[in-house]
Amino acid sequence: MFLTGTMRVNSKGHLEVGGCDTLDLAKEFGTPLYVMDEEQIRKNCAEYRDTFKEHYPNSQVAYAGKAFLTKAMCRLVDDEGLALDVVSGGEIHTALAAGFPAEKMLYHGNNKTPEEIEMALENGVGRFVVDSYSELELLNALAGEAGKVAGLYLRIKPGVEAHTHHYIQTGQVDSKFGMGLADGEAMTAVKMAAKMKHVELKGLHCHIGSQIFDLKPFQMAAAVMVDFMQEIKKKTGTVIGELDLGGGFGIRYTREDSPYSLSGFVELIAKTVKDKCAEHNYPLPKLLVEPGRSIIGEAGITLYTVGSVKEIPGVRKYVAVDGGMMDNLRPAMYEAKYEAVVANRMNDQAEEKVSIAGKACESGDMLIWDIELPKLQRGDLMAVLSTGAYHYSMANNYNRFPRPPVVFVKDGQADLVVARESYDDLVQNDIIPARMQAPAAKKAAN
Ligand SMILES: Cc1ncc(COP(=O)(O)O)c(C=O)c1O
Ligand SMILES: N[C@@H](CCCC[NH3+])C(=O)O
Repeated sequence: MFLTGTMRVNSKGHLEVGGCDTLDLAKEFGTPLYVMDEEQIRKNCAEYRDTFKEHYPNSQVAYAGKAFLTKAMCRLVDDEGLALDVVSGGEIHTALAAGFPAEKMLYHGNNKTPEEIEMALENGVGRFVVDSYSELELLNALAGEAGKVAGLYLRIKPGVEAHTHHYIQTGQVDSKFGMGLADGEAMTAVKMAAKMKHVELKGLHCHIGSQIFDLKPFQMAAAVMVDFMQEIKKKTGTVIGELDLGGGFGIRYTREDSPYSLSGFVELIAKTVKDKCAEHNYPLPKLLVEPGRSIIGEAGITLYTVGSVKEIPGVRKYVAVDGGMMDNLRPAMYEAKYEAVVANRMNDQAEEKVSIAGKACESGDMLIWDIELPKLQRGDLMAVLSTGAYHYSMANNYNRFPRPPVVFVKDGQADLVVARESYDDLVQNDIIPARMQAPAAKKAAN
C-alpha cells in the first residue's frame, strides 16, 4: 500500500487523512464519499509555482479545471496564485461564481459554441485557445460584435506521440485537437490571425496528452514549439510572447507507477525552453503549463462501504461496494488500475485475492480486478486511492444513482464542498407533459 500527503494509519488502525479518521468521515457524510487532502493540493500548487519561479521567473501555472472543479477549488487555486484552464461555459460559470478573476482564465475546447464564446467575451476571459480556422473566424466575428479584442492562443499539434492510453493522447497528427505543423495548417492560422482586427495573437499552446511518465515527449514538444515560434518570426516578423505547454504529467495510481519528481519535471521544461530560445536567439516568452491530475490526483480518495460478497468457487470472489462507474469512470474508459485499502482495518494482513465491483447495471462496472486484501465483509470501509482527478469531474447519474459529496479535510477539520445529490435533485429537471399526468398527480395539480 502507498499513502501520500497527510494520509496515515492512526492508533485505532484506521486510515486518517488531513487529521480526520475516515470512519468518522463516513459516519458524518455517508458513502460513497470523495475526500480531498487540502494540504497536499496546496503543496502541489506551491511546488509547481515556486519551482517555476525559481527556474523561469516569467511563468504562470494554470490549474486545469477539468480534473476537478468546484467553487471551493477555484478559491484554493486563486489563493495559491495559479491561473485557471477552463473548457466550457459551465466551468467558466463555476469560476465566476467563486469570484475567480476572468482575466486569469484560459479558455480551451475544440468546439466552443457561439453562446459560450459570447459569455467568455462578456466576462473578460483572458485568453482564448483557438483550435481551428472556423473557430478563429467565429471568435473574430463575435469579438467584433462585442467591440472587443480577444487575447488569442493557437492550439498546435506538435506531432509528438506520448506513451499513454490512446484515448488520452492529443499531440499526434491524427487528433481532433489543434492545428498541424507539417501540413502548414498552423502557419496559415497565424497569418489569418494577423489580418484580423478583433483577435490579438498572444501565444501558442500545445498539450500532448495525459498521465505521461516519459519526459522525452514533453521535451520534444517544447523544442518543436520554440522552433515553430522561430519559423513564425522568420516568415512573418511576429514574435510570440507566450508559450503554453499544457499539462499531462503522470501520477501514481498503483505501486507500479513511478512518476518523475514534480520539481524535476518543471526544471526540465524550463531548461528546454531556455536552451531552445538561446539557440535561436529568441526572446524568452512567458511560459505557462496547465497541470490538472498532478495537482489533485493523489490528494483524493474515495470511501465506499462494502456490501455483497459473492464467491464463484474456483473462479473469482466479487466484493461489491456502494459506488462504481458512476463515481469512477476511468476503469471502464481506460482500463485504469487502482489500489485500495480497508480503511477500518489498516493493520490487517492481506489474506485473499478479490475483485471489487461497482453496483451499476454493467458487467464492465469493475473498480479493481484481482487485488490482495484482508478478508472483506459487509460494512467494511474501503478506500480507493488516487481518485482526486477526473473522478468527481466525470461522475454521472447512470442508473439514477445520486453523485457523491466531496469533503476537503485539513488539520482535523472536514468541510463539505459539494453536497450529496438527493433523489429529488435527480428529478428536479424532469417534466411530465400534461397529457401523461398520472391520475393521482392530475388530482394534486387541480
Ligand atoms: C488542454 C489541456 N490542458 C491541460 C490538461 C490537463 O492534463 P493533466 O490533467 O494530465 O495534467 C488537459 C487534459 O488532458 C488538456 O486537455
Ligand atoms: N479524463 C481523462 C483525461 C483526459 C484529460 C483531458 N484532456 C482521465 O481520466 O485520465
